[in-house]
Amino acid sequence: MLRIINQQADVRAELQRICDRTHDEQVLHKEATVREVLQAVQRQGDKAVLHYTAEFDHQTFKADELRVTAAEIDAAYQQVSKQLIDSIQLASKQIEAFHRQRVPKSWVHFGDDEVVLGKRYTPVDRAGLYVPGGRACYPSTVLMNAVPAKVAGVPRIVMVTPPGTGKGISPAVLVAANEAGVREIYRIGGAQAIAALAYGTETIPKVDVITGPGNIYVTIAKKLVYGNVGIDSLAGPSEVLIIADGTANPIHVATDLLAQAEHDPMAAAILLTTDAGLAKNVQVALERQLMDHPRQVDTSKAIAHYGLIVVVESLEIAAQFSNEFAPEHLELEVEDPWGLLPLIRHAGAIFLGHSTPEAVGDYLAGPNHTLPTSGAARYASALGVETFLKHSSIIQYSQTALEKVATAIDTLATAEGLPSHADSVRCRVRKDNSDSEL
Ligand SMILES: NC(=O)c1ccc[n+]([C@@H]2O[C@H](COP(=O)([O-])OP(=O)(O)OC[C@H]3O[C@@H](n4cnc5c(N)ncnc54)[C@H](O)[C@@H]3O)[C@@H](O)[C@H]2O)c1
Ligand SMILES: N[C@H](CO)Cc1c[nH]c[nH+]1
Ligand SMILES: [Zn+2]
Repeated sequence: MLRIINQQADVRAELQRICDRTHDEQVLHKEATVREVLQAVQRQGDKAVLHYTAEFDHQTFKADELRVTAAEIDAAYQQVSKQLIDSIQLASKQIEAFHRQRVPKSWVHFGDDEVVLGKRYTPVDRAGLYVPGGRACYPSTVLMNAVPAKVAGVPRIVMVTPPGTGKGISPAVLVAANEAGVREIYRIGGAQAIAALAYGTETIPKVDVITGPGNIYVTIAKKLVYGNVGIDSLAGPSEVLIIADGTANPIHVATDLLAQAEHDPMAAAILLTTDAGLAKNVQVALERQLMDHPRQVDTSKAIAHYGLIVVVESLEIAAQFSNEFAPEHLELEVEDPWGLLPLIRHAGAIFLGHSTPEAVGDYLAGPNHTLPTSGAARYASALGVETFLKHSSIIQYSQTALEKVATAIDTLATAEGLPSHADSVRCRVRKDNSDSEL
């Protein structure tokens, strides 16, 4: 049952509990499992990867079977419909168009006294893309990872995805990978896949950055390997927060809540509304939809544990609660979404108006659907081209420019107790160029 509470209840504590669901005490035993997996893969390489694949994915392989073959990728095209290939191509085109607009450009500035300053962007050498595949299969996530990596110019892109239960990796995932130009694919998932990419094994190459969403095990693993490798963000179990007024359609709102809840039993689905009637109607519509789909056990679990409707006094208060939660997805199902937008400060992606279900962003609007969860939108953003780039600062000083700042550097270095720093400038500006008096 999706609970309804009102603003007088302890809304903050309830929202905090839902927000913290992936880093509260209940997940500590999962973290212990992940630590064990990481350590084993670091020490034993392929052997540990194969062991945990058998344990958690119930699939037995030899190391030389981990890589998906070119023949499998080609065969995948025979197993999907033309309509699916067309849809993958449409999504790919729109995602690429969006991401090309955001490519940061290297720049240099020529200042006075021949001072040159700038930034030079270069891609990482190797990127590891995680494509989830435990409960659903995610061809859309292949594109959301691979397209920006390609646009960034990453020379080697490696993809990992769970082996699937029995039937193998979904052909849709393989087709999407091939359409995005990724052909180095390994059938491994979970924490063992993240460990393999972070440390390298005999078969799986160590990468420089790992991107992509995943369940709690994947997300904890990414958090723990950060430092050995870069990561995009903590893009864990999905969440949606909807702010709605009386103009929203309760059936649409209920469906959008369920659309996030169906990703994972740890997914979160929250409605903040100024209309008590809408709250009740959404509750009824959602329960009805759940009854019509009784196989959605995980969805019901997510709704029961991390679903909530709050009736608030104003849209301003709704925006305040939403900012504190910092949702992955925020829908503004209100009469004037552009009027509400200025009050919103933290959200991975914002969907405006009654005709913009979050699924548009999941699949093909263009912006990335790999987004920070569990409050990480307070400081992190969507996966993008820049995730695969880093920049080096460029600095060149002329002799004249150096002489003008020598005293200031000398003073700062002396204040820091770092005499060689001061000397490194002094020896360059000394008229006779000697170092005898340093
Ligand atoms: N935030 C985002 O941008 C975003 C985008 C898409 C999907 N998602 C999320 O991605 C996740 C996909 O999850 P999924 O489970 O379907 O696929 P997944 O690939 O993330 O996880 C499956 C893997 O988890 C491991 N695993 C399962 N049970 C385990 C256990 N008991 N102990 C250790 N390891 C275990 C297995 O190795 C398996 O391969 C969902 O949480 C969904 O909400 C998030
Ligand atoms: N809603 C997910 C992000 O939390 C992305 C997705 C992929 N496919 C369907 N949905
Ligand atoms: Zn989704």
